[in-house]
This record gives sequence, structure tokens and C-alpha cells, in this order.
Amino acid sequence: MSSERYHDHFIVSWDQLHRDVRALCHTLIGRDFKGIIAITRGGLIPAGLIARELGIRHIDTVCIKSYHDHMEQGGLEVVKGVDHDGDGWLLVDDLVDTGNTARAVRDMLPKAHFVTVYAKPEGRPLVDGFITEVPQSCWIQFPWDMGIAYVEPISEQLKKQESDS
Ligand SMILES: O=P(O)(O)OC[C@H]1O[C@H](OP(=O)(O)OP(=O)(O)O)[C@H](O)[C@@H]1O
Ligand code: HPA
Ligand SMILES: [Mg+2]
Repeated sequence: MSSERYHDHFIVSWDQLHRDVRALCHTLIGRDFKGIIAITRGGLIPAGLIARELGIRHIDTVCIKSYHDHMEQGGLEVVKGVDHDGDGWLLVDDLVDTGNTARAVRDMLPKAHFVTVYAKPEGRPLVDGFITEVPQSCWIQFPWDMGIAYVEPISEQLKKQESDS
């Protein structure tokens, strides 16, 4: 892990993500949203799944970039905004961590209902809803950033360790 802030990984599989998004949708059902605004890029995946569950066809984006080098956050760069205050809209991101992204987007869309799938303690007060809280010291590893890889049997790993020492 490259950043000092993160000491552990919180691994999220596609199945787990799908279950968590569906659980989030249960908290949103019955509300009448004009549409969804996904915060790119991480918000696009939950936004698509939420749109399917809630029967929403209108999806817009706020395009923003903050983590320039994997776990290192740089200055926020808004690539595309929207021309309203978010009233009646559902704003979606994959997670809130330090809350820097959420603060910037909340300033742009103060009236939107803002949800994330995962929330860390520092960012949690900035969202109206989320499903799973993750410790601040954990880096959430999303399925789109991972691949399936071969893992050697433990006995073989031990043999290699013994021959190296
Ligand atoms: O609460 P914060 O500390 O601001 O971090 C949360 C934001 O960081 C990630 O986005 P990132 O800027 O890495 O871009 P991406 O969505 O394109 O991966 C994540 O998708 C959130 O939008
Ligand atoms: O824990 C995280 N995982 C993935 N992307 C992120 N962007 C900010 N924090 C995280
Ligand atoms: Mg993002």
C-alpha cells in the first residue's frame, strides 16, 4: 500500500457490491426522483444498478477527479458540472472517504439527496445515506480495479520462503 493513511484493504467483490447497492435501493424506494446524478467515475456503476432497481431512466453526471495517483489525493478538478441545484435529484457516488469530493459536489448541488454505497467516518456526515461503514484506515478495493489471479498452494509458498532464507 503506498499511502500512509491506509493500513488495510477492504475487498469488495461484484456480488457484494450488487448486494450492497440493492440494500441501499431498499432505503430509497418510494421516493420520487427526477433522475440520478452519478459522480464519475466511481459513482457510475452504482448509479446504473440503482437506476435499474428504482426504474429511473434519466441519468446525468458530475465529472470530478481527485485521486490523481491511486491512494494519493490531489486538487479537485471538476471536468463537468450541472446547471441546477440538485432539487429532486438523487446524487450517487461509490464511497465517501475524507469527504473532500462530497463537500465540493454538495456545494454544487446543495438540494440533491446524496447517497454512497460505502462511507468512512470522516466523510459519513456529508451524505444523506449509505449502506456499509468502513474504517478510515482501510482502502476499499473495488471489483473494477481487481482481476482474478492464480494463488500458489501454501505448501509451495512455504517451500519458496524456506529456500530464500
Ligand atoms: O471522500 P474523498 O476522499 O474525496 O474520496 C472519495 C472519492 O474518491 C474516489 O474518486 P476518484 O477521485 O478517485 O475518481 P474515480 O471515481 O474516477 O475513481 C471515489 O470514487 C470518490 O468519488
Ligand atoms: O478507499 C478507497 N477506495 C477506492 N477509491 C477511493 N477513493 C478514495 N478512497 C478510496
Ligand atoms: Mg470518484
